[in-house]
Amino acid sequence: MEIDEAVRQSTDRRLQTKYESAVYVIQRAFALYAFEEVAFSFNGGKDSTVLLHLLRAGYFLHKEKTKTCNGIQMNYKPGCPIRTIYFESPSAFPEINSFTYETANTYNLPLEIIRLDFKGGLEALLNEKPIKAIFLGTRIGDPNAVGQEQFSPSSPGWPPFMRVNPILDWSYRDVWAFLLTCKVQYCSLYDQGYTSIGSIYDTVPNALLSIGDSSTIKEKFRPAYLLADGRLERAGRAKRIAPPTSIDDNFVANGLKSMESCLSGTLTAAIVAIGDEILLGAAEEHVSSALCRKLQAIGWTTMHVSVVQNDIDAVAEEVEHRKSTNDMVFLFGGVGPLHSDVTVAGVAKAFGVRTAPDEEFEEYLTHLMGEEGTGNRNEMAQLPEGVTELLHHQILSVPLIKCQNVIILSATNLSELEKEWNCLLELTSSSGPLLLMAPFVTKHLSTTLSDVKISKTLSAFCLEFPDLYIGCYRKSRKGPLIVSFRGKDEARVDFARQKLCQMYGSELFSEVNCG
Ligand SMILES: Cc1cc2nc3c(=O)[nH]c(=O)nc-3n(C[C@H](O)[C@H](O)[C@H](O)COP(=O)(O)O)c2cc1C
Ligand SMILES: Nc1ncnc2c1ncn2[C@@H]1O[C@H](COP(=O)(O)OP(=O)(O)OP(=O)(O)O)[C@@H](O)[C@H]1O
Ligand SMILES: [Mg+2]
Repeated sequence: MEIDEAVRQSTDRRLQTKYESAVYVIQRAFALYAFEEVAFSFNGGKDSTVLLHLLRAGYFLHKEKTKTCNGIQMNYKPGCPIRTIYFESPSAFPEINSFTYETANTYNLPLEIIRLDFKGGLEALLNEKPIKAIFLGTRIGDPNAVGQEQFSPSSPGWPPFMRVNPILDWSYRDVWAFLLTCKVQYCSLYDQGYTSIGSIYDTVPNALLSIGDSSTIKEKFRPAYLLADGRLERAGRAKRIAPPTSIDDNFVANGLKSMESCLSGTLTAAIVAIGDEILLGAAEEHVSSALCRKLQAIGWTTMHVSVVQNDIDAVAEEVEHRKSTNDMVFLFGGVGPLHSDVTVAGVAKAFGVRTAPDEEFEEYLTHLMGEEGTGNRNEMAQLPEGVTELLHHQILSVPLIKCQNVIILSATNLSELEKEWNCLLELTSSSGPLLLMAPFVTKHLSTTLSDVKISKTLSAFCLEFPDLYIGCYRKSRKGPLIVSFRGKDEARVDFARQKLCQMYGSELFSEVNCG
């Protein structure tokens, strides 16, 4: 079988792995459902073209296996005469229509053309014929792929069938590696710069493939397989769902909490350390207090610091709660390839999404560790699907992971924290992840006055200075007592501090530096 041979003879290990798992899914489907009960949803697009050839290979391998299992020579015609459905719309590109018809003809696919919308068309089809499973060329990154698995029942409200998605975990690059390795025909639009094809009204060539200047009468484009960054595959689709890019978008995406906080001038953070060793008392944790000081310096208020176990559910529960009550959550610990490194999986669970391979992140890891360390299936490159943004900085060997308002730091000590924090700040200056606020001014007074003597006055101060935080702590039971005044307006901080000194006598107070 020429497809199987082409992939096996190539030197692309990654493609071979993707191919093997896709044809495995296809063979499982052929084993689970009768051939008359399955259909192939084909629209002439690149993903469904990949799927067509995988189905041909998978069907061939399935037949070979059945032949070997039964020990009898089965006489079947080569090819895969699977029921093929095409939802043809008046707004389809003529090139897509002709490629679909010609391909169906070349591979003897019994093509059924449906001129209804997807849902209505499927209802009519299932009423008439017993279809139990439909193969689709859906891939992670498609707007409709979130939450889907290789086998996913149709959504509530849709007629009942199983959606079979053999290439769900394929990247844009995998698709082109397959089509070019197998030297199969694909729709001519892809050679004219189209990278994802919808209707004639919402699809144009991808501007990232434009050659020369767009003012010329006929702008030229390079072929789709030359698009370097697969994440921009849908850049030629007018109705694309753009991920949040600017600070404003980020804050809208994070919910109203951030807007309210922005308006009232404070932004809040939670810090979550993940580590059994900290809870066992075996490792000391200094990162969170250093991070509190750093947040304070950019005008943020840390509302919560916690330590949780290396347990997916514990991380998920904590992150879910903290991300909904704070503007930003910082996590550290539990990041890496060890069995105890469950932080990323916990974050995915907190967002209710699964983890999916992130090709770009994988490239960084491979660059850092080499193929040896990462192999062709890298668990560390599995990131929360649909919510992840990578924060790059040239001095970091691997980008930081940001999932909406959750930032996963990889720092394990103070110098690593320093480096990552400085990168975050630099990225922030170019519309990055953190909003810099006016810093807090904090002044600390040490006094030998007893807590009993000063307590009523301080309570009254809290009422008189609602714009300031007034706190107290003792270094020992017998004193001295440290009183802190914290606010964004230095004059107000000074005024409150002086007023306290005047009330009891300046000689009883001395200014101290803390932290
Ligand atoms: C055979 C088939 C089955 C589908 N099943 C579902 C479904 O169960 N749930 C759903 O929300 N959309 C379903 N859709 C619609 C797709 O999610 C999606 O809207 C469609 O593939 C168009 O993608 P595009 O907007 O990228 O062109 C189905 C589409 C097809 C062709
Ligand atoms: N009009 C249609 N008729 C039949 N199947 C369709 C149709 N539109 C989408 N599909 C199914 O949904 C899958 C995903 O569609 P999508 O548009 O993302 O991929 P594609 O068309 O194969 O490639 P491209 O992303 O380049 O447009 C297709 O591979 C196909 O299985
Ligand atoms: Mg398409």
